[in-house]
Amino acid sequence: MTEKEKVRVYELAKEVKLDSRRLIDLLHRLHVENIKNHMSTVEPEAVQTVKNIMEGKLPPEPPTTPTVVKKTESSAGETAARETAESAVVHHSNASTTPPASKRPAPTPAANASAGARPATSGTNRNYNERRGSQAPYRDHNRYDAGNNAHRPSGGGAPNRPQGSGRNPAYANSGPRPQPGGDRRQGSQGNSAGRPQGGNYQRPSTNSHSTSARSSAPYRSGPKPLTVPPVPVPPTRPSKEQSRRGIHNNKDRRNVHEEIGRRRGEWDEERYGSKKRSKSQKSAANHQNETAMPPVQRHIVLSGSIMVKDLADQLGVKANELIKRLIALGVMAGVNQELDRDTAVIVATELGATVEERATQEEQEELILQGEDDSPESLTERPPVVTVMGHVDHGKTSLLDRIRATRVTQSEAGGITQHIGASVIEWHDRKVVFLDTPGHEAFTSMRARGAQVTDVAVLVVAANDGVMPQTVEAINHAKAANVPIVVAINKIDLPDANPDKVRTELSNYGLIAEEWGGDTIMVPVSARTGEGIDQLLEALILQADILELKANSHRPAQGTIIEAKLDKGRGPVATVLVAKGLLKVGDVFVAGSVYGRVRALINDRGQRVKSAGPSMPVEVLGFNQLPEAGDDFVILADEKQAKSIADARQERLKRQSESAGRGVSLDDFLQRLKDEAVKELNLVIKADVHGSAEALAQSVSKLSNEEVRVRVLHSGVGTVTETDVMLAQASNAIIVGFGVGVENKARQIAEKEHVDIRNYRVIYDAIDDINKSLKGMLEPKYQEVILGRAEVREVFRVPKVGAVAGCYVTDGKILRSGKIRVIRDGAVVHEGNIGSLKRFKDDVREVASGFECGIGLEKFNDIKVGDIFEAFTEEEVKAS
Ligand SMILES: Nc1nc2c(ncn2[C@@H]2O[C@H](COP(=O)(O)OP(=O)(O)OP(=O)(O)O)[C@@H](O)[C@H]2O)c(=O)[nH]1
Repeated sequence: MTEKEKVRVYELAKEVKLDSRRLIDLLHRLHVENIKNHMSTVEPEAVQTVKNIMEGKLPPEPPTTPTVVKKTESSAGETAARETAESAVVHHSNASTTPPASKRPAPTPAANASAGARPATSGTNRNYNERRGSQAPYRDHNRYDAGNNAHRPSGGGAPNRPQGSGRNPAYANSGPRPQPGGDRRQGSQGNSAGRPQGGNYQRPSTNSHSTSARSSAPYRSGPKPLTVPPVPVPPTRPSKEQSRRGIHNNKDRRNVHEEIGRRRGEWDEERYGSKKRSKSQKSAANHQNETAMPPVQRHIVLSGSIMVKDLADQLGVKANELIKRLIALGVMAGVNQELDRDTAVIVATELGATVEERATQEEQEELILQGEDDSPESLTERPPVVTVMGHVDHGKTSLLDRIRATRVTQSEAGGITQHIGASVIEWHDRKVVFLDTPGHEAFTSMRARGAQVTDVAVLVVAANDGVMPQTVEAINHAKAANVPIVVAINKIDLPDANPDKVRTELSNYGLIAEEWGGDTIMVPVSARTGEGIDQLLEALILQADILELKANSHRPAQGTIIEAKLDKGRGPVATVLVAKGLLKVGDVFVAGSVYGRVRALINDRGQRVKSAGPSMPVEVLGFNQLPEAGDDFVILADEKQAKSIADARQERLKRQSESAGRGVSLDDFLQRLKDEAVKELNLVIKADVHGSAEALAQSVSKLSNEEVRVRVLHSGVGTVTETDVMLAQASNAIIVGFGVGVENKARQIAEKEHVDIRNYRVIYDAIDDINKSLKGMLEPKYQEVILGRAEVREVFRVPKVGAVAGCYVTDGKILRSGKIRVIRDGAVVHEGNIGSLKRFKDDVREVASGFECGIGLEKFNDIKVGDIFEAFTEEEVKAS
């Protein structure tokens, strides 16, 4: 190491034979910025100052601080260092005219560069802080940190950084990387730990067909392995050149060590005598072993995430050493915890290893799933896939009904469309595929997905109501998905219909009607009378022609799961929208983390078909398990391969969720600490279909407020089971069932364990109720139940007891555990608990209608003949 090089705290500590913590303390006292832990880098200036201090070449003692001079003379070693540092600081604050570091302007890059080339200041007469004031080398650190992680500039500024790499320095020494084909998407999604931007590495796309830009597939969206939070990434490991220099400098280091060791020995002997010295030397040596690890001289291969213990094995270091290093990087990880590839690369490089990144099994699978690209000649026209979107009650379902000439609305619970179904209509020999997207806000996520798989969006706006919040939302979804919008101005049969008002309002959102010189087709229609429906279909065909929608219908099929449900008789059933290729009975497929062989295909009219081509929605039977809405669906040649890919995806999912359950990053940890005061409403959601479960989960999560946070622990499809109840019981959760039953056993356990199961038929009711219970979490709601009435016919005054009413129960019953409302001349004069309930002289629990009894009231003696006692109880309100 030369004097001008930056070193890590632990390296410097080792060199000057000082405990790292003490060195950090010293550096803090010297006001050296950005010293956070033993991994922090120390600028050459500070290195030199520390060395000077440790070697006794102390900065000049200020004449005004004789005590310090005296102390310095009488002590040595660490004490000397600390006190000298103090003196330097005191001196600076007393005498220096330099403004504080925070007020000084940051140096220019040129100044930074020159800082490295400045002559060594050791032994000069200038004190450390004055040097900082004039040259501010430590401001470089700020600049360095501010630009850390992936976006750190590649050149200039930091002398140790490799120049011009354009990549995160942590990758600078990584080995060769796979260079996936240029047609694949830049793999930036889910890449949180500083994947270099603008570098030449492209992670293979996780999506396997072009139309599905969704991210909801489980193997993509599951909890991620640990990543490095945005804390300063330490600089790169030294270059070969620097390493060579490092070897040379070790000699110097040894000399310095010997010298300081010798001096320290003298100092210690002076202070403690020889026995004490050997003890302190031992402990210093131990500590050095703890904090300073020799660099790892290994070349490791990383493909994807890796367990901490496995990485430690590969690196040949102890797991706890690795964990310490990770903590220094701000990652709290246990031995069995999974680290994402980026974090693993950073920490491994940090430890001195060279890292070679290889395509993960996942990435290789994605390549297989992606299949061959289609040549332009293989493409033929395909029907447009259309999604109908719009505000609630603006007539989406009615419009679709009219188009399909069927009526769906009547069979829907609460009159709200609840699934994504799909249907194909034929108009003048042209096919158009409609996805039924639900209108309620609760289905935002499904609608968003609908927009992603569709070619054209029909935006339904009621002519009498105009643009409403969900109209705007729909516009945004379509725009985000780059899907052209055709507007259907509906309900024009109504007397208060005002299509021009709708056109005006839509223009505020960038949709200008064609007839007004814009490029948005707007068709006035009436789902009720059928007026304008032909024009709307014509407009859709026109739009499809403009888009030149084409696909290869002779390749193995690829598509998207748009809905999935468990059917009692048929097992897992899913609707697949074929994006390209021909899907045939007998085909082997992977869908998300499940697989299967197509047993049967059923079209939108319920007919069995042998195959389905591009744009066709078709119900598929033959899944080994239930896939998830939004999953990709890909035909493979071989069942073994399909199984292995599905299994691998499932395994990854499992690992990810286990890993997520066990540990947290430092940021999460701190957040948790902060959030201790926040109440949580935990929910387990079960619904009849995936779309509903997902939509409900998303909607309720949005209900979180400052006081209560809604956490969906689990959401799934099917009956509420024993496992759901156990999960809810273990985590104080409420179970929300949507259109599903409850297993008998589950119900029994729920009753026993007081697990609340709420069932709903209409999603809006579920959201409304949860919202209400959020507000009511602090005080549960009760409902009054009237039990019966009694007439006071006589009043007895009993010494030490008070008034007792001789009553006759006129209707219902009086319960000892109930409450009494005293009604006199039609007004309530008292409400409270029963103090005693007797039949003759016996205490009883209840008295039925037609019997006489004695009733004493707690804290109320003003009973009068003729009063009516109304008995009631309060029961906690539960949703049915
Ligand atoms: N007068 C008139 N009423 C209509 C028309 N279209 C729909 N409606 C009525 O508007 C109401 C809502 O229609 P839906 O088709 O259920 O609306 P939606 O947008 O699908 O509603 P959600 O599924 O709840 O989002 C129903 O009472 C329909 O009869 C129309 O063109 N004219």
